[in-house]
Amino acid sequence: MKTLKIAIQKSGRLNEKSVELLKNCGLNFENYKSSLISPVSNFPLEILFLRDDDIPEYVQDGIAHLGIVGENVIQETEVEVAYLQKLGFGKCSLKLAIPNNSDITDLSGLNGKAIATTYPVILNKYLQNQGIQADIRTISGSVEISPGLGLSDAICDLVSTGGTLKSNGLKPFGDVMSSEAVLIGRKGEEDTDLIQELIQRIQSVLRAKETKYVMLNAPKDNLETVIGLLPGIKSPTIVPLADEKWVAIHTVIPERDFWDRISQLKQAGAQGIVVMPIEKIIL
Ligand SMILES: Nc1ncnc2c1ncn2[C@@H]1O[C@H](COP(=O)(O)OP(=O)(O)OP(=O)(O)O)[C@@H](O)[C@H]1O
Ligand SMILES: O=P(O)(O)OC[C@H]1O[C@H](OP(=O)(O)OP(=O)(O)O)[C@H](O)[C@@H]1O
Ligand SMILES: [Mg+2]
Repeated sequence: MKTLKIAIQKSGRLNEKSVELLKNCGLNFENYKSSLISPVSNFPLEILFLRDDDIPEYVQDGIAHLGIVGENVIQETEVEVAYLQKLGFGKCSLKLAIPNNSDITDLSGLNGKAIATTYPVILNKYLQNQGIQADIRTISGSVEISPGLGLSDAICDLVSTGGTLKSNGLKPFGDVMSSEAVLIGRKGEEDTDLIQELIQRIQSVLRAKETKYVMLNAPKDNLETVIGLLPGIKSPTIVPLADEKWVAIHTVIPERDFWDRISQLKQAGAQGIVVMPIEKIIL
């Protein structure tokens, strides 16, 4: 394999974040709206810009070695691909929803009803598992207006904030699946050197995103408590200060623990806490 090909969405919800992720991996490429393929100047990689629906099949068939696409699209296209890395963006749920004034009260109320969706394969499997027999109406978009137009009794569509459901007089009724953008590859090709190199770059960017670099001053007489709150990657760096009663500590903190840790550190006597974003973490 001399040049890798990665397929990403040409425009839409995942385009910007996919481009940003690849650029943060240090890859140089042009991102013209009109270009469908873009060579990377400093890595043996070409970027293919596609409709997201086509990405899983391109990867399954080996036209692209890698792809970035929502899990919902992979499930819907029923392809055989390797899930290489969850990417932490494009988070949404595929949900059933019904009109606010619907008389349907539980799942069995969907028996014999019409459900509009752009995800007939996933919905069909879900309904079969639940033992529900409904009439699935496949449409290609604007699913949320179909009950108002009298085309369906319920819908099954992607939801993140719930704003689209709300503004169309609908309420969520059940979760079918949750989804986020993932990096996929062709089955059996995951161990190729170039693919591993790219996965490692992506993971170093994702790790950095979840973590903050923190510098602070701590009183020596409470150092153990402060260090106990700061595990770091191996252990925190401790630097002496001109004032012998104090030291400076440099370390990293997971974003999810951040505010808890900061207030605990302050209680333990830490001062002058400086927090910085991290670009990459290579283990
Ligand atoms: N509201 C949302 N919030 C977060 N992620 C979403 C949301 N809606 C969709 N997604 C995710 O982003 C993916 C792309 O959504 P988008 O609406 O751009 O698809 P599309 O209209 O089918 O695009 P394309 O033109 O490429 O076919 C979805 O498959 C899903 O994984
Ligand atoms: O819960 P919300 O935050 O309101 O998001 C949900 C909406 O987002 C997606 O559509 P999108 O806006 O991507 O447009 P599309 O239907 O043209 O793809 C999805 O199909 C919903 O309509
Ligand atoms: Mg699409």
